Amino acid sequence: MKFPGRRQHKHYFPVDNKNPLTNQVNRASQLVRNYIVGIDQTLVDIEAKVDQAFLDEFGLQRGMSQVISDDVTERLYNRLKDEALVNYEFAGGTIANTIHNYSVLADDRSVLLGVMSNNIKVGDYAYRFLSNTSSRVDLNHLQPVDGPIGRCFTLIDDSGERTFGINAGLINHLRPESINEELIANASALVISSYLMRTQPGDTMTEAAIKAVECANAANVPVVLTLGTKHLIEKEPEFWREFVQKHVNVLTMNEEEALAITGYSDPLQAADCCLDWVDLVICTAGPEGLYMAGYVDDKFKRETEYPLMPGHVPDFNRYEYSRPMRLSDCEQPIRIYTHTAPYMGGPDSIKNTNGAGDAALAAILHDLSANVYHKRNVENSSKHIQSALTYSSLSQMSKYANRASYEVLVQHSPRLSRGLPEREDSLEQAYWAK
Ligand SMILES: Nc1ncnc2c1ncn2[C@@H]1O[C@H](COP(=O)(O)OP(=O)(O)OP(=O)(O)O)[C@@H](O)[C@H]1O
Ligand SMILES: O=c1[nH]cnc2c1ncn2[C@@H]1O[C@H](CO)[C@@H](O)[C@H]1O
Repeated sequence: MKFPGRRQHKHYFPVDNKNPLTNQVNRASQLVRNYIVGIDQTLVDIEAKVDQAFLDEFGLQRGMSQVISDDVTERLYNRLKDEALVNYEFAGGTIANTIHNYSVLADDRSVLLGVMSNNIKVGDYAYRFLSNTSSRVDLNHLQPVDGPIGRCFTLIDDSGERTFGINAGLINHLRPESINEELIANASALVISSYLMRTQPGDTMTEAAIKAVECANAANVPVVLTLGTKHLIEKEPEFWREFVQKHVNVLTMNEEEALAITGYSDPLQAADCCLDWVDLVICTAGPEGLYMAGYVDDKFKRETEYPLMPGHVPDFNRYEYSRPMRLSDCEQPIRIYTHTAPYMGGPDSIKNTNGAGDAALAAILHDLSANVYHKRNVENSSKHIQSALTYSSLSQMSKYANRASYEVLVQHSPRLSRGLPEREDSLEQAYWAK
């Protein structure tokens, strides 16, 4: 687990000056390792720039992630190839991207559950998926299938809006028997998306995902759900509200998905509403940055040093320096919120917004997992007198998340190829701990 300990306390990464973990890290042999588990539909993204006429021709609804038939796929793919419209073909999947990014940021293990073709040829989609995934992502638990993985046509128009066309292959054939209960019960978190519930009759993915979720719930392992796309939620908002309330601890979404599940367009109000159901909420809002909301026990609350901010909850960021807790661990729960504008105001030129939200979640997962790691290895640290969900405060984490999103915005792919710099060139020398 990577702890860039040179960063000063006010920076976005976990640092505890009183109990520096680095002293312990040197005794490598005694360290207890931890990992997170993600379940996804194994997809390769095929990205191309297209216009509205192109979407109309193939009956695709702009902005949606939709499943397409083999016939449409064939025609679509041939058109893209004939006109040389494909920018890149790269491993995708919202959760696979997230746990890949987690492993890159944390420099540590994650486990991906899903399917993988039994028969792989150099250069085919399965090969591409595997070779574009960090070696820190443990792929040993993938379930073999007799056929292809999926393709996700990622069609981007002039306004930057993305339309996904999914050719499913066998992505939804993950069986409940392939979910190893012990693996889930010992994880630091289980990460899933709402896409796992979009299946056809005969598919077993939903059943497998539910089994994993129930197993995580029983073992008190935090379940992290990302809402994926607003259209899925809009179809059955009541189902999703119930599901979230019953099974989920950490909910991640963008402002459109937040509107779909809560009915509120204000991201802060929506995040506040979701706290009725879950312990921790992350709501990204594109150029507006990111909102987070959570709970802390009154005796552990910490006041911010930043100016207080107005909003749906007046002075909402007052306790943003607090480390969030599960509601059930609070004797006197209070709600805490934070907002962070995009890192450096956002990049001068955005190369790609695809996966910016996934990267934000990867950073939060890193912090959550770092907390488990620290707790297991430095159990009697004063840090763990408070039974917190994460290593850092809400405020620090949201800065870290925005920093990770920025990195995706300035590159062409949703997957990070390297960790964040140890020192930011853009920040003045005084910012760094000596
Ligand atoms: N136009 C932008 N300008 C500046 N920052 C941006 C912009 N778009 C996104 N970001 C940054 O990226 C983060 C996540 O963005 P966004 O809300 O677009 O995620 P998302 O829609 O969930 O993405 P995805 O589903 O592709 O992962 C924001 O919190 C912000 O920090
Ligand atoms: O149905 C789906 N299941 C899983 N992942 C999906 C689906 N549709 C789109 N993405 C994935 O979302 C990522 C960006 O956040 C893309 O990389 C794409 O592969």
